[in-house]
Order: sequence, then structure tokens, then C-alpha cells
Amino acid sequence: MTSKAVPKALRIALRGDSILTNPRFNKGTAFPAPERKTFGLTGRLPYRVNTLEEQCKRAYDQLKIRDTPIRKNTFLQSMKDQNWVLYYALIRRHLKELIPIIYTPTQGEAIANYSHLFRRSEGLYLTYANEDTMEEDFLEQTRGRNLQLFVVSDAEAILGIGDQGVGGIGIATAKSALYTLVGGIHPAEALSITLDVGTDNEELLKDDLYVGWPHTRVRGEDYDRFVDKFVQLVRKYYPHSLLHFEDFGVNNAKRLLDFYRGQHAVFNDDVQGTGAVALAAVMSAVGVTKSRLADQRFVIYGAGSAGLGIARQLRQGMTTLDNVSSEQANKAFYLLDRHGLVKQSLDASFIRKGQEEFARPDSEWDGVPTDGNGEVGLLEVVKKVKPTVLIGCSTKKGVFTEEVIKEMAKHVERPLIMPLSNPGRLAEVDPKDANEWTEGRALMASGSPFPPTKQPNGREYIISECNNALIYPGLGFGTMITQAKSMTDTMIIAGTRRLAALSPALRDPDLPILPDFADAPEVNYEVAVAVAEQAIEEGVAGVDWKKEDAKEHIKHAQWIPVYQDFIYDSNGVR
Ligand SMILES: NC(=O)C1=CN([C@@H]2O[C@H](COP(=O)(O)OP(=O)(O)OC[C@H]3O[C@@H](n4cnc5c(N)ncnc54)[C@H](O)[C@@H]3O)[C@@H](O)[C@H]2O)C=CC1
Ligand SMILES: CC(=O)C(=O)O
Ligand SMILES: [Mg+2]
Repeated sequence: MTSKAVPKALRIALRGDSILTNPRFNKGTAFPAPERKTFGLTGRLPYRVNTLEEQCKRAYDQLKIRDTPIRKNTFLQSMKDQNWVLYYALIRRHLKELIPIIYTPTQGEAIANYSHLFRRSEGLYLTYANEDTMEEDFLEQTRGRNLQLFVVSDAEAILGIGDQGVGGIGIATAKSALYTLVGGIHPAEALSITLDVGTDNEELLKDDLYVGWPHTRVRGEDYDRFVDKFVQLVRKYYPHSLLHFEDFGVNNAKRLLDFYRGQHAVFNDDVQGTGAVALAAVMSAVGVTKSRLADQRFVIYGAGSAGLGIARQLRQGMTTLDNVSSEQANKAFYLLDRHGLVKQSLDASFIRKGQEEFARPDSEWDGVPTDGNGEVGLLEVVKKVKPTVLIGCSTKKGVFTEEVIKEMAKHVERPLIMPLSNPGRLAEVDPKDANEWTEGRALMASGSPFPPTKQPNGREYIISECNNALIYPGLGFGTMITQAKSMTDTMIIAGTRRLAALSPALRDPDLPILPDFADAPEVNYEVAVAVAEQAIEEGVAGVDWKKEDAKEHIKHAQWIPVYQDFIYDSNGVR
């Protein structure tokens, strides 16, 4: 990565409109008079030179008059297409307010309406119908670029709203934007990609304006070959990059991660990022209740990519931090999915790969009431298990009912309740209700932002956002800066421990269990440092600097949204 903390003058080979229409270089009215002269911009811009601060103020005023989140999202998207520094500087100044606009939930809405809102290309579209020209298409966009990061989605399971076809490019761009915003990755060093392998979303297929490949989803060997062709291109041309998988379907997410982990530095955010942030939240809650991870009983409702990723990460936390065996740790988990409790006697076709490790023995459930199909439901599980931690990643709105929450709270002084499904309208419980039903005793964290609740003592309780965006930019940055050949489990644990240590609740149990999103840049910096130190310590790093230098290296390499001076040079960047 190049060093950017104190921006030096940049040599560029563009002039006139080609600068003004290039979001990487455009400064709009902030071009100072000498640069206007050098680059042929004097007559192309109004007289007055603005500071970045003034531009942010004007942009914020313009943003405020957009009256719906989706209009604000479209406005910001168009600003990103015009001027990167201004876009990132504006959002940095209003982080908490604007992250929900450029990320979940509003970006979900933008993705669902992608074909109707479409204005211009924003990444690399690799389409199954064009498989033959994939390498050429890839090189057209990547040749000569210093890319460090590829964020890719096949859009089968977007942000809790399912298969969105080609609109999936929108999750790749949003995740890339957060890498820059809170992780400090140079926006020119990241590429967002969608693998358009069709869609099974009937509405999109029926839509005349759909801009993706209008075909049902390609699956099986053809799908694997297509994905592999893409991964091998990344490996061939960018062997030291990080490949981030986002929102792949449940049958592919973990499978592809396992398959490629040994070949390249790959990361699946829904599996690993979500697991890491959830583990940090639980570690923090365990600090509040002065217990151990290994003492908890976990009920996880929705055992898909996120649910299973969380279970595995919690298990790893238990084995690494509390020294219990994997077998022992497995006994702490009770997973539920569409067929109720995952128990050993369930029809094999109902047990997804990975769930079997956590399947409960049937003998344990003798005498417990079941529904007509012999399935054990959530309330019965809570009654029997008396969980200390209840996690939802099912998109089943409201499934943590009053009866379920009250039952849990009967047995546990400080129940930890985490409705992680996005968007907020699909949360398993509204934190306000969970707070009321537990007389304010619950510790809580949610996947999407929720307003604070009121405690019986009159204090506000802030609902932490337990969203992978609090950690993945740091996990990624720490991996990239060290050119690690893989992102190992121990690197993830190191980042998670650092995040957990920053929990406000460790100072005061009435404070949130995770740091505030407004602090996401500082938090991710700390995570990146911990990950880089671990990569160097365990010998997977490809750099020759020492662990002690990680802080400085990372600080120095982080991109910040400020304008650089420009010098014209016909051999410069373009
Ligand atoms: N807070 C965060 O950082 C993250 C939140 N999520 C959210 O978690 C949710 C799930 O995401 P993924 O795990 O990627 O999806 P997924 O499709 O892999 O998993 C969902 C699981 O829930 C199960 N499920 C669906 N309806 C159910 C029902 N009525 N009863 C019981 N089980 C049911 C499915 O069978 C599946 O196993 C989404 O809302 C997603 O936005 C996902 C990743 C990160
Ligand atoms: C946050 C995230 O990655 C998801 O909802 O899929
Ligand atoms: Mg995701």
C-alpha cells in the first residue's frame, strides 16, 4: 500500500474536463487558482475558491432538503460519482447519520430498485453470458491499477432481502465505501464486483427494465466453474490482494470460503465478520456479568451463513480464551432453523452442512412438547435451556415474542439479547419491547440501528449496533497491509479481542456493549493493528517490518479524505 497520511503533491497527466469528470481527482470549486491555470480549469469553474469545509457545508445543506432516505442515498451516490474526497469527507463529518443512508437499511432499498435507479456503472460486472470474455473484461478494468481489495457479491442473499440479481453490485460498493470510510483503504485500491449468474427473483425477471442478465440463477458445476474462473484471475493478476465475499447464498458462502482459504487471502464477511463482531459483543457482556464465555448457554435462531458463522466464532472464542475443548464447547449451543431445534433425529435433508456439529442428541429432549411434525420450537428450547444469550439471524420478524423473552429473563439476571437480522424491520424483536419485558435488565445489541431504550432508573440504554461493519474494515486492512497470504482464525480472534476490549460496558455496565459507530474509524484502526501484529507474529505476513511497527505503518497508509496538491506531469497518473 502507498503512504498517504500526509498527502504529498500528486503528479497527474489529465487536464480540463477529464479532471473535472474524474471523481478521483475532481476538487470542484476547491481547485486553487494556480492549479486551475495549470490544468485548464480557470474558465471551467466559477471564480470563488472554496475550502473542503465550505463544500461539505453546501453539500450537507443540499442533502438535507432530500426528504426520504432513498433520495439522500441517490444524492450521495451521485456525489461519489463526482468527487471522492467530498463524498467521504461529508460522510465522515456525519457518520452516524449517514451510514444508514449509504449502508443498511437504505442501500438495501437502493439495491432492490437498482434497475430503476440506474445511472452509471460503478464497478465490474462479470456476467455468466459473457463468460468467454471474462479475462478481457477483468483486465479492461484492472490493468495498470494498484488494486489491493476485491469486494465481490453474487447477490443471492443481500442484507436480509434475498436475491437481488445484478443489483448486488450495490452491496459490493457499499462495503467498499465503508472500507474507505472507517478502514482507511484508498478508494482507488478497491474494486467492487458483481458476479451476475442470473437471479431467481421472479419480480426482477418479469421487470422489463431489469438491467442484469435475465435468466434464472446458474447453479452446480457451471456456477463453480464461473466463480473459479474469477477467483483465479484475482490470484493471477493480484496475488497479494484480499478477496472479500459478501452476501453469497447459504449453500455457497461457507463452501467457497473453505475451498479458497488455502489458495488466497479470502474473507467471507457474513460468516467471519459477523461471527467476529458477535463474539466481541458476547465477550463484552461476559465482562459485565463477570462470567466466562464457557459458562454461557447460547440459543441461535436462524442457522444460516451468519448464525453458523457466529456459532463457530463463539466456539473458537471458548476454546482459545477459556481453554475448553471443541466437543465441550459444542454443548453450549442450541441452534434453531426452519424445522425448529437442530437435533440429531431431524431428517438429514433438514440439516444444513455445518449444522450437524451442533445437533442436539434426541434423548435430551424426551418429554419436551413438539409440534405436529415432532419439531421443538423456540419457546420450548428457552424453557428447557434457560439461555444466557439469545441471538437472531433468521429474518423472522418478531419471533422473540413477549413469552420467549419473559421466559428467558425469569432465569437470568442480565440476559443478552441480540436480534441481528437486517434490515431493522425484520429484527427478531424490537429492543424497546425486549427492554420492557425484562424490566430493563437485558443487555442488547442489534444488526441495524435502533433508538436507545429507557431504563427503570431513568438512564438511557444505547442499543449497540452489532454489525460486521464495526470490524471487517479493520480485519481487512490488517490483512492487506501485511500482505498476509491468508486471514487466519487467530488473526480474526486477535481483532475481535481488541474490539471487545474497547467496549464501553467494561467501564460502566449501563453503557453499550460495543463501541459506538461514530467511533468506527478509531475502532477499526485498533482492529487492523491487532490483526497485523498477529499476522507478523504467526509468520503469514509477506512484509519485512516488525510487529512493533504496525501502528505507524497503518497510520501512515490510511487514506483520509483531504485534497492533495496536483502537479502536471505527462507521465503522471490518469
Ligand atoms: N448484523 C450483521 O452484521 C449481519 C446480519 N445479517 C443478517 O442476518 C440475517 C440472515 O443472514 P444470512 O445468515 O446471511 O442468511 P442465510 O439465508 O444464510 O440464513 C438465514 C437462516 O435463517 C433460516 N430461517 C429463515 N426463516 C426462518 C424461520 N422462519 N424460522 C427459522 N429459521 C429461518 C434459514 O433457513 C437460514 O438457515 C439477514 O437478515 C442478514 O441481513 C447477516 C450478516 C451480518
Ligand atoms: C450486515 C451484513 O453483512 C448483512 O446483513 O448481510
Ligand atoms: Mg452481508
